[in-house]
Amino acid sequence: TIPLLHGAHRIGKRMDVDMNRWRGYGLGQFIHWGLYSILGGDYNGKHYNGAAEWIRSWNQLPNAVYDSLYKQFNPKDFNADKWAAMAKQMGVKYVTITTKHHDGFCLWPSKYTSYNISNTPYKKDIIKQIVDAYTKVGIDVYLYFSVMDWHNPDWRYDLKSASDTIAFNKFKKFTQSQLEEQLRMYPQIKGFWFDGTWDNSWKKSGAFSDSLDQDLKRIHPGLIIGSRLRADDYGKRHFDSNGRLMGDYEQGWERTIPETFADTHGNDWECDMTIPENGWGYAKQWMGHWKTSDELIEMLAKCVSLDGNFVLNFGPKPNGTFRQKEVADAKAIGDWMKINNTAIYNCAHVNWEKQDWGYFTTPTSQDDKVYMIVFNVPVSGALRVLPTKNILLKKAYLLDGDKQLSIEKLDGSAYFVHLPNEGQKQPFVVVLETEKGKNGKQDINKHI
Ligand SMILES: COc1ccc([C@H]2[C@H](O)[C@H](O)[C@H](C)N2C)cc1
Repeated sequence: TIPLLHGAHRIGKRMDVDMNRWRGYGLGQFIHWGLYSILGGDYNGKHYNGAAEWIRSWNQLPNAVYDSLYKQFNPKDFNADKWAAMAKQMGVKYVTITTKHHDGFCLWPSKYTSYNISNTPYKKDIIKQIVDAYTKVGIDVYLYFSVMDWHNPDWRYDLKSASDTIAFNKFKKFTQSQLEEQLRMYPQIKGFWFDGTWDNSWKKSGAFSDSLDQDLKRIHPGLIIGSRLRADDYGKRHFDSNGRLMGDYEQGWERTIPETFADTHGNDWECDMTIPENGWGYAKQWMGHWKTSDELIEMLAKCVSLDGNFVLNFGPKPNGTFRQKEVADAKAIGDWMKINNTAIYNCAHVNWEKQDWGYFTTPTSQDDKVYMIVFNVPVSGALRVLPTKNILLKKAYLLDGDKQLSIEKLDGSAYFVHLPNEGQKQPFVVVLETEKGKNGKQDINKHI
């Protein structure tokens, strides 16, 4: 291995109580809200085809016009308790909220820049209201923070001169000051979600990113920070020059989900997903396909079956309300979770052969139970199950209503679980009770 001062400092998963809680979340909510929400992807009667929260980078929109939007930010209908109630009904266990996106506008009253919420007509601290409201209903809060800050004159994409280095040193101090300020102002938060760390300036700042990570965790023990904060001694990100994950979980599964367990490298990871095909901030017109709630529930099940968390993004309107489709999806997912969350919360990957009908999960607390989350009922009504060796199926029943299902043992160690032909219309869960085979080794490996 290559000797590194600023590579991964831990091999394998974090196993403390905070990370174990993170591992069991299953479902989360992302919220992208800011000045970009005012424009909603349109300007001067033209539609910006990129992600709506990137509209400042559009050459049709002068920076000065974007940077004066704060003068009209006044979300009259914003109610953090209503947001938290919607999230609670949806069944999310954690929320990640944008405190500062790439545009540099701060949704909290930072004392390190005047480009913040206190200088808008709205004035009040949005982050505090969200942290308090979600914490009150038992949803853990994480803060999204973009290192790249288009508004700060000391930001640099690369360090090509002494003056670049002087400016960027000031910028690094500003960044650390803002993050420590957030920890002081919002001590209830459980972690940071970093973004905007792909440029050379940051790749050349591996030592700083390492000390920043350590400083923040010293101030706030247990803090959870994903793999997008750090760069190593050679500018490598997410995985250091020895291929080891830097951070408490693998960030980067954005609008995509690993296909197999091997793709997860056995790490903790999170998928962040948009309901439209792309775009995180509010867009007046969503382009392309809008995922249905069944598609979203299947993505959730797939993530949990591969030891990841599924985080669904919402882009509130400038007035602080959500679009109808987002409210409807939150409700549909919540209704499904009310019946089936046993197969999602605190569940993990099962190393049985993947089947076409759906996904296996297993409760990290129980060795003799496996859940089948079924999306594709075969015309035969027979669901194939191939446990790993030495594991026998004892019982099978529907999670919702306990109806017993007949199990047919095939030769070898495969089974058929026979469904009643009730033509289920919603994804549903079958509970399997297992027992050890003759030589008693239980090898559902729990990736906890
Ligand atoms: C360069 O391509 C990018 C860079 C950053 C993003 C940002 C989005 O604005 C959103 O905040 C997402 C979580 N993040 C990766 C998206 C695409």
